Amino acid sequence: MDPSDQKHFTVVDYVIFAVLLGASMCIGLYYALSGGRQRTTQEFLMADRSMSCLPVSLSLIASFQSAVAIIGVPAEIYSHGTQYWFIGCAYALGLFIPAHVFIPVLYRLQLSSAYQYLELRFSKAVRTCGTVTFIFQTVVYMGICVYTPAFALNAVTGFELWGAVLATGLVCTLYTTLGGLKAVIWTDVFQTLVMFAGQLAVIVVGVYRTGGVSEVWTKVWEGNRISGLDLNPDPTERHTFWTLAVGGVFLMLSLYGVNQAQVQRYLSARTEKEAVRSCYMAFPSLQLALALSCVMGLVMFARYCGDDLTDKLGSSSRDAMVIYFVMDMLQGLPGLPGLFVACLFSAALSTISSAFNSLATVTMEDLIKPHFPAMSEARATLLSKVLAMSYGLLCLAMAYLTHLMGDSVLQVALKIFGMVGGPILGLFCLGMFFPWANSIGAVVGLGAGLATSFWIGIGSIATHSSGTRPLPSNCIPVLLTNSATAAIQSALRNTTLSHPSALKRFYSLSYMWYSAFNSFTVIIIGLIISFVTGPMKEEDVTPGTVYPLVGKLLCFLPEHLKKKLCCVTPLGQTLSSQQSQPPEQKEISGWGLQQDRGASPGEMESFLPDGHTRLVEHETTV
Ligand SMILES: CC(C)(CO)[C@@H](O)C(=O)NCCC(=O)O
Ligand code: NA
Repeated sequence: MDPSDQKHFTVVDYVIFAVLLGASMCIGLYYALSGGRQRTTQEFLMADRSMSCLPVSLSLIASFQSAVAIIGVPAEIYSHGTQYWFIGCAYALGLFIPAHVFIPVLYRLQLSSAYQYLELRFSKAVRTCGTVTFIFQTVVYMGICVYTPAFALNAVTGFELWGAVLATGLVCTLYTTLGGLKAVIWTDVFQTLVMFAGQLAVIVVGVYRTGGVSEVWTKVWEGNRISGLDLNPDPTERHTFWTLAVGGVFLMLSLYGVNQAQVQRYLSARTEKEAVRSCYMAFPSLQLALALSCVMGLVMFARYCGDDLTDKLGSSSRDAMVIYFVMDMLQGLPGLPGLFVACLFSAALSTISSAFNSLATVTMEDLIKPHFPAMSEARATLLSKVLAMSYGLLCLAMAYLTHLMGDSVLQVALKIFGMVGGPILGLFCLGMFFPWANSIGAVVGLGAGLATSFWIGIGSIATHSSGTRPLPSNCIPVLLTNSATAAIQSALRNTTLSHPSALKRFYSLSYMWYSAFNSFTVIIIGLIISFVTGPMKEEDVTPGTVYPLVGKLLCFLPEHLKKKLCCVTPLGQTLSSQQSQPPEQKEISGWGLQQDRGASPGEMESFLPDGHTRLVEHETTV
């Protein structure tokens, strides 16, 4: 990039950025020195299960709203129009189903980690497989999250790339390690507000400098950026109403239903009702976040359509152009560029801290504790902190790997969610909705799901065909021209030309379908293998681990017919007598179709088959 055109920061901007990092550190320190001083894993990893719904809901939206979305969504809207906005339709079911299916099951089991569910429902082996898959997904995603803001800023402003990566990584590691989940949730709240403020500032100034709302609208309309409902049923079309609003529901379920980062937040809520409420409250904030980033893309279009910025930005991608636009708009307004940088890093920090904490939790609860049941609380807490710290350092290494990749960051993130999160979603659904599924089925299903998902995913990268369409011709694109990747791609394309076109079509499946496709693969293979190897018997399934989906769907049938069709009593029914329950919980716990299996207080363990008893006792006394 031509240095004369480089945008610069003033002292005020650097100060604002420093204040963000400082404030996050202070929140970490506060929770390190107050309350229980992070001396138990219960506090460090579960926030003492004492949170109320407001912080939890803001923290829920922060987990997967990183700089990737802040930069990637405007870039997407700029180049492909507003079709992506329809993903907002998926938020409704994508939050309603977790609130009424996943939260009740997981909360009532009083878990510490989402993967503990897999052991209660299947076996230790399934739990370990689930945990390892999650760790892989999160570590890769984390690399993108740390790298994106640093890279984009560096491309436009010369902001020290590895300095920014190190600063984010280290600050985040520190406050996560010091303050535990309480610090993570409260910094999320603060950072989410900074994120909204930064985006709003860019939009307001951008609209003003482009000549007002009507001017922006005219340009956007003439530039053909306002997309109508695209009802094309072709699953290889990248973004249509179906891929976004239906495929998106599965993406949302894999993130908001079974992802450890979110499940941990639900579990940290004071009561089940607060957890459900926080899930509902995330809906308007998520819509706001989506709307802000989409509108930002439109304003950017109104500003630049027809301009070729390749000469200014060199070989850097459309993602960097978003930063260029922001700096262009905010230049000369002291403090505002700094506010946007704070917005970008807030989004990144809140995601990375969730990742660190959830990784420390699963490694501790799922991989270490089961092998060292006698470990003292002090030692376990120290080890959790060392884990949070080591994942912090690992994330810096992953950022370097991301540095070597090249694609739209939004697409990379969504692909990873679908490729690895999809099979995990399938595993949980297999356990929750199909009482016949056994643990061999679960392991083989997960393996098959991951294999197909990597087959499609890698195939689509190699043949460069995941529903990519040519760019609209009315706007000159800023192309990513990297001779090395181009050479590799053309070589791969030549080798794949000889393959049947059916395979090519298979590789072109839109990445928005990955979550749905991969979770169905796990369920179907899992069920087939379970029936072949001997389906699980009703009495062997741990109570409370199955959601009576069939019973719920057939609620119009008479009681005795449902009893015949349906199985297992949910644990909710047994637990509900132990705790004083708010009214709506009683209603949900009325799932159980075999009402006669309810237990009196303290009798819960007696329902659990051997081996599970110890585990539940252990967890409830932690
Ligand atoms: C994951 C959703 C769809 C919803 O939270 C959205 O925030 C998103 O597109 N995120 C992209 C990944 C990221 O921002 O890191
Ligand atoms: Na975030």
